[in-house]
Amino acid sequence: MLLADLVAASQAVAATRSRLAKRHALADALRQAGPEAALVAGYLSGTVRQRRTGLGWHSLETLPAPADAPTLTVAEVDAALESLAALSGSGSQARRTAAVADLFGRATPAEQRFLRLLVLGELRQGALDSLMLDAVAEAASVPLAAVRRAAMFSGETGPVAVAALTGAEAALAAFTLAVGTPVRPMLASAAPDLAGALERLGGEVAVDAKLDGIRIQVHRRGREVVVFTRSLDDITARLPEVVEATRGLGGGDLVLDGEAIALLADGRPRPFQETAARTMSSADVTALREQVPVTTVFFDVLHVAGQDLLDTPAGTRFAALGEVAPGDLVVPRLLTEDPGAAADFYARTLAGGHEGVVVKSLDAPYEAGRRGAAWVKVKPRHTLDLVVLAVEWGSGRRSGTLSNIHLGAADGAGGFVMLGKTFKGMTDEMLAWQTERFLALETHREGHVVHVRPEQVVEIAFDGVQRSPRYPGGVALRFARVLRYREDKPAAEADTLEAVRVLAGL
Ligand SMILES: Nc1ncnc2c1ncn2[C@@H]1O[C@H](COP(=O)(O)OP(=O)(O)OP(=O)(O)O)[C@@H](O)[C@H]1O
Repeated sequence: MLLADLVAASQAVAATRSRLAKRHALADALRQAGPEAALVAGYLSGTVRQRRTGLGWHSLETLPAPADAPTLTVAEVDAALESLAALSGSGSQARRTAAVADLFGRATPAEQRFLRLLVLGELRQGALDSLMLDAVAEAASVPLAAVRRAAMFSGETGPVAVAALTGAEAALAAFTLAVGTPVRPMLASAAPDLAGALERLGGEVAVDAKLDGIRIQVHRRGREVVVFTRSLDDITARLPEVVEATRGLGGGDLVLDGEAIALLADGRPRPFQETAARTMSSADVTALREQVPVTTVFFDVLHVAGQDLLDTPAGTRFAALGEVAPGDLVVPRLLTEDPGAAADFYARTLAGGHEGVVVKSLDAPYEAGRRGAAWVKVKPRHTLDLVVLAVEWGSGRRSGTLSNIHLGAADGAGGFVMLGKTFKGMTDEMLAWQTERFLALETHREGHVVHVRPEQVVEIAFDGVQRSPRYPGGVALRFARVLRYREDKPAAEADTLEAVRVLAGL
C-alpha cells in the first residue's frame, strides 16, 4: 500500500466528526490494505509513536525538499521507522539525521506533514481503539462481538485486523486466553453514592473494598509467575512479593486480577505515591522492598488449571478464588442484599483509610477491556483523570520549572477539550518531575507556554464545575488542584467532557 493512500485515509477520517463516517473511512483503508492491515490499524490509531524513534520536534524543524510524486510505501516507512528506533550508541545522532533526511526527502509535501505528525505523536484523527475495532468488523463483514473478543485476548488491534480480513470469524475464534499473555482488565463505572450503586445492580451483590494501590494481573504457569500492570506492562521484576505470594497458591495454572498495595502495620494504606514508587523501577528492588513492602490482594480469577472462567458468573469466580487463595490474599468483600449491611461495610472501609468500595454484580461475566455496568465504584471524594495539554513556565519561586498545567478532558473522538489550568497541589518533587516529563513530551512553544503531546494523565480534585464561555467545552473546573500523576492510565481512558457535564448537571 502506498503511503499516499494512508495519508488520504487519515485525512478522510480527520475531516469528519461523525463516528459513522470515520468508521467507513477506516474500513475502506483496512480493506485496501489487506494483509498490511496491521500496519494501517497501528498508524491510524496512533499507536506508532515518536517514543519508538527517539525523534523530537527539534530534529524535524528543517526538513529536506519534498519529492514531486508519491512513491513511498507504508511497509517502507515502517521499516525506516523501525531502523530509526534501533539506532543507538556512538554516532547514532548523525545516522539518525541522515535517515530522517532520506525518509522525508522521498515524501511529498502532504506525506511530509503526515510523517511529522506521526513521528511526534500528534496524529489525532480520532481513530480511537474502539472505533478501529468497529471498522475492522465493517471491513471484514464479521460480527463486532467476535472482533472485540479477539482484541481483548490479543492486546494489540493489528493482528486482530489481519485475522478478521484474511480468515474471518474462524481466524478470530483462534484468539483465546493464554496463560502468560495479559488480557485487558475489566474496568468500573461510577455512581455518585452507595444507594445509587446498589439500585443500579439490584439484589445480592459483592461489595469490595476499593484499595488505592496498583492494578495487577498475575499469570502463573507451572512455577513461572508474570505480573502485568493495568496497561499490560510486565513488572514482574519490580514486585517479588507478588511472585512469592502467587507461587504459594493452590490450583495449577492461574490468571488472577488484583491490586498490589503498600500497607502500614495496622493495615491502613501508605500514601499512594509509596506504592507507585515500587512499580516505577526495577533498580534496588531489595532495598525498596525492605522500606516499602507491598501486599498482594486478589479480587478475581480468570483461569484455574486449564479452565477459563471469563464467561463464568462472578459469584462462581469469587468462590473459585476462595479455593485457590487464602483469606488474607483476597480483598475484603461482603456478599449481601441488605443496603444497611452494605452501608456499614462502606463506612468501615473508609474508616480503615481506604478509597471507597466497588459494588459488583454476582451474575456478570468478566468483561475484559470494558468499563462495564457490572462493577460500580463509589468514592466519597470526586476526582477527574484529565490529560495535560500544555504547561506554562513558572515565575518567582517557581522560575525555571514548568508549573501551570492546562487540563483537558477527552472529547470522545480522539481529541481533548481544555477545562482549565492549575498550579496548585504540586510538591517540589512533583514540579521537578513534571518539568522533565513535559519537556520530553514537548511539541512546540508559544511564548511561555510549552505545548505537549497529550499523553500524561493527572488526577485532579476540584470543588465544582461551572459554565464558562472562556473554554471550548463551555465548562470549567472550580479550584482544580493536582492530587497525583497517573502512570498507569493511558490518555485514551481519561475522563470525557460528557462525564464532566453530567457531574455538573448540564
Ligand atoms: N476490589 C476492587 N475491585 C476492582 N478494582 C479495584 C478494587 N480495589 C481497587 N481497585 C482498583 O480500582 C480500579 C477500578 O476503577 P476504574 O475501572 O474506574 O479504574 P480507574 O479509572 O483506574 O479508577 P480510579 O481512578 O478510581 O482508580 C481498578 O483498576 C483497580 O486498580
